[in-house]
Amino acid sequence: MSNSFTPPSKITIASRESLLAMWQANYIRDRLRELYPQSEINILGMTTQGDQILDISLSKIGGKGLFIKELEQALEDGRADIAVHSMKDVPMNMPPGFMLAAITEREDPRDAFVSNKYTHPDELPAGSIVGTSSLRRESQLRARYPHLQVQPLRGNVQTRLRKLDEGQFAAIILAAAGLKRLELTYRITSLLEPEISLPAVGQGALGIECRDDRADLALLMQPLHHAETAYCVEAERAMSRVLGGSCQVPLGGFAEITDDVLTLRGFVANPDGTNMVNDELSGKPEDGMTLGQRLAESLRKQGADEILATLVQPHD
Ligand SMILES: NCc1[nH]cc(CCC(=O)O)c1CC(=O)O
Repeated sequence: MSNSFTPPSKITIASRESLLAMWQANYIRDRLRELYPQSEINILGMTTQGDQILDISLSKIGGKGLFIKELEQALEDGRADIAVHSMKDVPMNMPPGFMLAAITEREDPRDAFVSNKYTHPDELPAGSIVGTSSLRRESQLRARYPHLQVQPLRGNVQTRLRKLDEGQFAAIILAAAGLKRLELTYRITSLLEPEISLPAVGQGALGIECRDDRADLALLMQPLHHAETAYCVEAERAMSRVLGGSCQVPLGGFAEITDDVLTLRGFVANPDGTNMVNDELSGKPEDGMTLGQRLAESLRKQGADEILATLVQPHD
């Protein structure tokens, strides 16, 4: 495959400027440099609206798209060729004109419990304040630990850790993947198994986006594509898409492949965790998308629609 086309002399990667986004872009850059040593590969750092508006919860300001629009603008006008995203931040429907060229192998998909005082959420005394702005994390915490208080926590990974260290929170919940990438593994107090905190759709996987008229780039990115991860993420995204998933919806979805069987688990809840529907389905990895759609339909039959209808709908 690698000799059926000539790699371009230059590839520019658009990335947000947060440390985590830059780590991710650097990682893809290094892998591309290994694959295509003749090409010059650079990163174009950009600040997005999502990075600028830090005082309002993400679920109130329009969600995921905010982190990627500026990057897509750079792809559109040719300042960059590809954009690297956390799959968790990629909207369920790709905007017209763009596609995902590759999905990379998943890093640890679990949520991490981070505290300077307690080793596990089971140990938190009544009234303890846990920081997270994710409705998914909040609903699961409140359902299992109704005696805890959940308060919003935004900002990049370092900002969130600083707020924990300043003593505003007894604990915070972050994605293990981000901490591991930033060499902050030592900050992970405990990893939360999916039974306790079902991960976000796409958590831990990276997506490489390009314009949908750039089949050349899609071909170039194929060695970075990880089929098993892609089947899992497709299953999760299909479920979320049918349920109208976004940051405004407390929803989790997580697929794993064991012995060539894909098992997808999903839930929808109201933010206070008092109403929650959970289910799971297994099947062939190649049928991930259909499994995701079927799991969504099953959750709807069990009351997901009623829960979703009670949520404040985002502005249109
Ligand atoms: N919401 C921001 C975001 N997007 C992706 C990650 C983590 C990395 C990943 O999921 O690949 C994080 C940080 C977090 O949730 O703690």
